[in-house]
Amino acid sequence: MTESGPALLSARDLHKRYGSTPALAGADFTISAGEVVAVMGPSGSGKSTLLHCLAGIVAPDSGRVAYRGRELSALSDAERSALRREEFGFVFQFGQLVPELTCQENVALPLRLAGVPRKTAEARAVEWLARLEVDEVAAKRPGQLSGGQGQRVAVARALVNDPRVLFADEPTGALDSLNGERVMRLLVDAARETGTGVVLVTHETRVAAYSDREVVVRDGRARDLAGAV
Ligand SMILES: Nc1ncnc2c1ncn2[C@@H]1O[C@H](COP(=O)(O)OP(=O)(O)OP(=O)(O)O)[C@@H](O)[C@H]1O
Repeated sequence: MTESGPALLSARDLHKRYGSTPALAGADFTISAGEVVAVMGPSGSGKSTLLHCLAGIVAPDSGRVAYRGRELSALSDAERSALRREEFGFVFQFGQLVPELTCQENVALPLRLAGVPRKTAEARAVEWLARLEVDEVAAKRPGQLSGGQGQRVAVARALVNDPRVLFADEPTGALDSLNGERVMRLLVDAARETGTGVVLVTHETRVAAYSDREVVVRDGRARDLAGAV
């Protein structure tokens, strides 16, 4: 590690099986504040499983995940949920917006769940929609958006409560390359401004090019190309 101090999030020797299928077989990972790390590798190699273990969504069979020095397995379910809600943000390939809510309400939702008053939450949502260059869709519902607009709204929602780690699993996988690049640029710029660490799962080298560092997962093992692990 560098002099920036202990890792924001780190994993050591993770193993995870689904029945007889080994999804992770000794994976290591580390990310510092403000860093964008691309997790690459072939289909089925264990990238999403690694992300889910890092985010405390899936418990590894063995190995440890530590967030700011605290082991996730030592936390209660309620503490892990609070961590995900308050410190982590998530962007997936599709389907994460609530269809019944407007885009502004979708982006305001994490703040409302954290107890922020409605007016403040809605004002911050509008700011984030503008930052992602989609303020014109504030009053629309997700079903009325293009794919690129929807992903930008999803990125705004993931970043609105100032998470320390953003987990993005193929965030541009459903977009054409031009829209994908715009979403990536906006996502990375916003994360760098706020010092958010980004765990970016992708199989596209063009998307990984936005990262500071690449980690390759093969057969459930993660290898850091910079040799930092
Ligand atoms: N919930 C599950 N139940 C059973 N098997 C699973 C489950 N999740 C993942 N697997 C298996 O674990 C292995 C790793 O899957 P994972 O989704 O982590 O890979 P990936 O690298 O993200 O793949 P892709 O790029 O195709 O999304 C695969 O063989 C997959 O079929």
